[in-house]
Amino acid sequence: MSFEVVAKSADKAPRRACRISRYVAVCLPLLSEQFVLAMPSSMLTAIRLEWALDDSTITYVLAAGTALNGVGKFAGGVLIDRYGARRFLSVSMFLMVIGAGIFGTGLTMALVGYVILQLCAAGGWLSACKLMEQHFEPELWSWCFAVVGVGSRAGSALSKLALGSLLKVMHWQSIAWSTGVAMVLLRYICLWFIPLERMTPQRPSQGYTTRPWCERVLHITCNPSMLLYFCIVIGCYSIAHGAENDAPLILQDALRLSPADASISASVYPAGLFTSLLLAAPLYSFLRRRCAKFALELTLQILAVVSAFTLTKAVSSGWSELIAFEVLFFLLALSVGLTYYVTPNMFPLFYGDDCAFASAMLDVVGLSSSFMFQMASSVIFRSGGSWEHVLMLLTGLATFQLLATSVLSLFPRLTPHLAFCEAVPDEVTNASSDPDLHNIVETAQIIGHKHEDGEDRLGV
Ligand SMILES: N[C@@H](Cc1c[nH]cn1)C(=O)NCC(=O)O
Repeated sequence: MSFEVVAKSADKAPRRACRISRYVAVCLPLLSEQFVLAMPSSMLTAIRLEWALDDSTITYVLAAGTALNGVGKFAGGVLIDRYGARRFLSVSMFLMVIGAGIFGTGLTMALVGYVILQLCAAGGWLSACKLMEQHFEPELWSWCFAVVGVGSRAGSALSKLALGSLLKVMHWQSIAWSTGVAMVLLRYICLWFIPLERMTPQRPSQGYTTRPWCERVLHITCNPSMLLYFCIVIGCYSIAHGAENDAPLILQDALRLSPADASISASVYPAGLFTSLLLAAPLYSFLRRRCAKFALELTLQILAVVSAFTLTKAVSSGWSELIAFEVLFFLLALSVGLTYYVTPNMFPLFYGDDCAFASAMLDVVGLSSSFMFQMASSVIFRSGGSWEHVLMLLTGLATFQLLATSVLSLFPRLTPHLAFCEAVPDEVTNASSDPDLHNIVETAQIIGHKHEDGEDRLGV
């Protein structure tokens, strides 16, 4: 082996390590936050027994948690754009250590700890968005979202499994304190991985960071692309959250399963989401052409409509085969995973300096719609409806998401963040993996867009 070859491969190793550490930096904060955030719900069975809480109190506390998470999203978006993800995470993860500690003190203080955890954990996803925008080229954003999704799922699954098992040998308060101690360590590791300098050229800010917040909100939301992405997240968040919550109940009612059997069988749904992150998301990133990406996304969304519709039929016609329900829930999760974790989330990154706030807006719309879906389900049941009607609503939402995506696919100007798919000639991207060359091409595209659209690329 010549000296040059040895020198080249020696040179590749640190570059590979650097690339891996960038992915760790993006996904580890959300993984850590999901781990700590899932702790209160893992402790719920023990707390309910100790304080004799009734189900409606628990439902109210959980709903309040979702609302607090929404408030945290807005605050997180503003603070991350202003001070950066690193500084934000440094403070918010420290506050989560305190939140977990206070949660472990018991009684009313547990509620204070819960509020702190919900508010601070809201920034994990937004920090990931900010870090992606600053440290990855747009071509890699879909990979990153897949990695972040895997991290998020792994964090909450690990928490439920590990902390839930610890309940057999430890009191829930000691577990809460231990989670706080784990967070000290995780905070240190996260901050160690997050790069200090941005690694991609600065995307031109939409220039609104210093303007009044209502003007920023209008600027970010009132454009055709964002409005269509709002329609998409209304559909996919409701399906992703609604089906996950309802799957054990539907299985229990349709097949007369015991609570334990129903929860075990319903684990096929998170498994489907995970499979989607491992298969559909990498395939989406691998596809180079805009039309191929949309073809995959639309195919999966058609599959979501078909699975939701068949589930409705299965419930209304009284199917009794567990395997049929398992396959349908798996397909529904598999088909919704790409849209829930990847595709709409790439658009807010195009706002450059305002990207965390724009991501927060998208997330709040998605979370609110899944909250509304849960409310609508309870109204359906109170007015004499059944699972069949809830699943019909779910089918309608899947169709709504499919229509909005079809409109986006028809107008390339509505998806400026995918411009690299069409505008970068294959020879250029094939010839070199040199990030500098990519940056030059990308800057040229940005200038091209500016030239076409006037100063504001989103046409507002
Ligand atoms: N708040 C959400 C953000 C999001 C967007 N798309 C998917 N998730 C979040 O962080 N969720 C974590 C999760 O695993 O669902």
